[in-house]
Amino acid sequence: MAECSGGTDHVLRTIHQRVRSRRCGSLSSHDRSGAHLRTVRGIRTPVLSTCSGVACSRMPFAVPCPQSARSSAEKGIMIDIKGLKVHLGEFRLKDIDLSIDEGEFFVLMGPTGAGKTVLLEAIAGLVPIIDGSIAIGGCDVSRLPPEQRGVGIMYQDYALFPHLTITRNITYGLRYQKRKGTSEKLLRQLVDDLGIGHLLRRYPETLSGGELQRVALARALMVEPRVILLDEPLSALDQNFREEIRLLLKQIHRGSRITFFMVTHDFSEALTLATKAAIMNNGAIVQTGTIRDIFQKPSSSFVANFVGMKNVFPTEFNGSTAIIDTLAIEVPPPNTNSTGHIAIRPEDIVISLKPLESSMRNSFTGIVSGIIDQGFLYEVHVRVHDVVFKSLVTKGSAIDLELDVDKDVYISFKSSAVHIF
Ligand SMILES: Nc1ncnc2c1ncn2[C@@H]1O[C@H](COP(=O)(O)OP(=O)(O)OP(=O)(O)O)[C@@H](O)[C@H]1O
Repeated sequence: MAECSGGTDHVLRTIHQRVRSRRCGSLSSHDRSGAHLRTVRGIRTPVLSTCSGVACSRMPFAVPCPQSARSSAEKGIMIDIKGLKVHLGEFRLKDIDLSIDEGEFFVLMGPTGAGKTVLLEAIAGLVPIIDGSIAIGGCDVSRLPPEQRGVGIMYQDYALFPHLTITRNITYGLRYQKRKGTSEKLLRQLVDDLGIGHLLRRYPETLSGGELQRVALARALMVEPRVILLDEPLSALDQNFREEIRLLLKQIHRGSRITFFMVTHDFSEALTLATKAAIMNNGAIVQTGTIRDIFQKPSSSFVANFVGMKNVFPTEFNGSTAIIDTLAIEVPPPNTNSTGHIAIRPEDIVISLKPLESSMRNSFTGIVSGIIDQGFLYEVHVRVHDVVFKSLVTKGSAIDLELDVDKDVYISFKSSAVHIF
């Protein structure tokens, strides 16, 4: 990683300065030679191309920037999606509304088949939309071909051309641009900063996963995008490379004003990289907010379960008390709901053999009803009357406590660990 630090900041500042004055995309809906088409959602589409490299505001848009989009750009919004509908076979992307600020690192999460990739591809212009609008940098790009949208895209499987050298892969998106001098300078900088100089004459099949990922990143940055779309960029890498590329993405984001939109299944990736997030389910966005809010204040039992709250219970409230079955659980004030749900993260529930002398307001006796091995941790199920609580315990603690099924234990948690929705 040493070769990436410092210099990356420099090149990305350069990119940002250029991006401010020039707008450019990286995807093409057509390919003159017809040689490099790829099937995306049943549509024959080349992986990478480029626009003419002129400023968005100066682009000869087929659809002019609407006033509403311009005002959103003035508010610093880079991606502005309104009422977006996409139909693909039986699948429906339903009335998507989403605003992402310029320079944001935004993650999109959700279960498999939720529609995350379809949404990413709708932003890129790779799937046709039925209704709604997508504005990028204040310009309605809904009807624009991919190459005029100012986005770079990096796929999970890198999507490099096997028959092209690494140099030609990186510069593929510049085919229609006439800025040879500056491109060569940018290429040199990217190659230096990403530490891929020794790979330039080689072909993708001879590269490791981490090297391929760096090349894919260079290719996405080479077209000086305003927005980078990343579809699970780290999922194919092993743990070491994953950390390395994660750090690299963080540096790139910090050193530029590029807006990152990343699809991921990995919570630790989301927590380390992103500031804002959305959760999708069944073709709809079910919650958006800061990463902290998504993980700590889920707005529905679906999101609570999805982000691993584990302890999600329907409840009736009596002021700051939640009644579950016969249990009275103290919740944080003020609470004005009469019914709803509470959720508690398993790591916030402490198991002990004696009552804890602490400020934790909720403490109950129960019986261990199950112990599930989760690698470094055990998920321990404790039944309190008819309610089963799930707690995460390190293996060392489990041994110290001599935890076993049917053992009597105490569980304790703070009222502030109880989330209400
Ligand atoms: N061209 C297509 N025709 C019909 N259905 C499609 C097409 N492309 C995608 N789908 C369907 O759309 C749904 C959403 O797919 P998508 O790839 O966006 O899911 P995802 O949330 O990214 O899932 P994963 O996390 O598994 O990648 C899936 O049910 C998929 O089968």
